[in-house]
Amino acid sequence: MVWTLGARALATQAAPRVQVPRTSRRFGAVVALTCAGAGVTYWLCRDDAPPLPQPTRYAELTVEKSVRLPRQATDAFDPHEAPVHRLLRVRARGHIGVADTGVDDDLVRRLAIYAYYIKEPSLQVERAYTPLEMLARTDPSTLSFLVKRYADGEMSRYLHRLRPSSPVSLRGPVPTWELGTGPVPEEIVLVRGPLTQLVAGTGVSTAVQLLSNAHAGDAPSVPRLTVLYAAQSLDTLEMVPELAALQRAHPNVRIGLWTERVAARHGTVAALDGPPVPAELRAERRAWWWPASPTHFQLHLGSGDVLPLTLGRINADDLRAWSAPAVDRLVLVCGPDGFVRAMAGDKGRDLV
Ligand SMILES: Cc1cc2nc3c(=O)[nH]c(=O)nc-3n(C[C@H](O)[C@H](O)[C@H](O)COP(=O)(O)OP(=O)(O)OC[C@H]3O[C@@H](n4cnc5c(N)ncnc54)[C@H](O)[C@@H]3O)c2cc1C
Repeated sequence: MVWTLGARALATQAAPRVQVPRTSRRFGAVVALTCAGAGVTYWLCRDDAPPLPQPTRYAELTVEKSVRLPRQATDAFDPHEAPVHRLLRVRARGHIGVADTGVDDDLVRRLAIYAYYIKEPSLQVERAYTPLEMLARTDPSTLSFLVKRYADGEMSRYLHRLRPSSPVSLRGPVPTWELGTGPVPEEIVLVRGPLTQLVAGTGVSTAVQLLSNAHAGDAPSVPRLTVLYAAQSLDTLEMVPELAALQRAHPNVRIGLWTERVAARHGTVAALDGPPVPAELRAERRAWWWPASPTHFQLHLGSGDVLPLTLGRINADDLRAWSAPAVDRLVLVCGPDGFVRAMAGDKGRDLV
């Protein structure tokens, strides 16, 4: 009404105005209301979640936990051994994991090892790191890594400096080993049989991940999985309680340990979550007249688990003793370059 009166008054002084039909006015109001409604809906429902990491896209996660291993309170076998590893747990604001690859064969999907690439922000370099668990995580928003510190390594020193609530950029998961899903019949036949992993240093992360992937959830029948794990000393062996627990839970899993030196017979081994676990090294019985000092031990853990431990390095006889005949076995090697070269020779994929 007011609008009509005003228009009439103006019409006496200026050019006549076009009267807008009532239906058009209604239409305009409906359009305006619809736009406003759409705007409010967008505002309320907008996706503020930060992007999650993809194999080809970095996303920022937050450090939730960063602890040195072994922890300071540990009763080390050798008190002079400097800790070189750190457990780093990062959290995303959503579930992260392996995209559905459409592979029907559940065993083929499980027998894979995945890594994430972490970026150093100031140098713009990235390095690969292997989450300790992938398919078997109880909290699918987190990833845990075991990181070795190299005195002159840019990325590992950066990761060791990170503290809880620090941001960290990573992309993945990227499979670093998986069975061929194409026409590779020999390989498929092989893995239906036993699989042996030779690991050293942080290569143990690949063993823990593969064992846990293989048995995650409703696992089908899994072949025999053997892990031969070498470290320089008892104090640099990591994840021993976790490996022992996997062996206890799954009759198809066997774990053997190798160290190059033994300083004492009692100490503790680091556990990822929880206090260090007391451990005792007992020499295997020999005939009383046997002259040499013992090289074969049993590592007894406070949990009641027992793992065989050999003094020295893994050799071909060990591989023969622990795994299936050569024709049937698949052997994965993971660790520092020197270890991979010693174990795999010119078969070491990255050592060309
Ligand atoms: C698939 C995959 C998974 C991995 N998973 C893990 C993991 O879970 N945990 C982990 O700690 N590491 C892991 N690594 C190793 C990791 O990616 C880094 O290589 C490691 O952290 C060292 O990076 P850096 O930048 O600190 O050291 P770098 O700067 O790369 O140097 C590392 C060491 O190598 C020496 N070096 C560097 N370049 C050369 C060269 N050309 N010749 C000889 N020596 C050289 C350096 O002096 C130093 O001692 C993984 C690697 C791969 C490929």
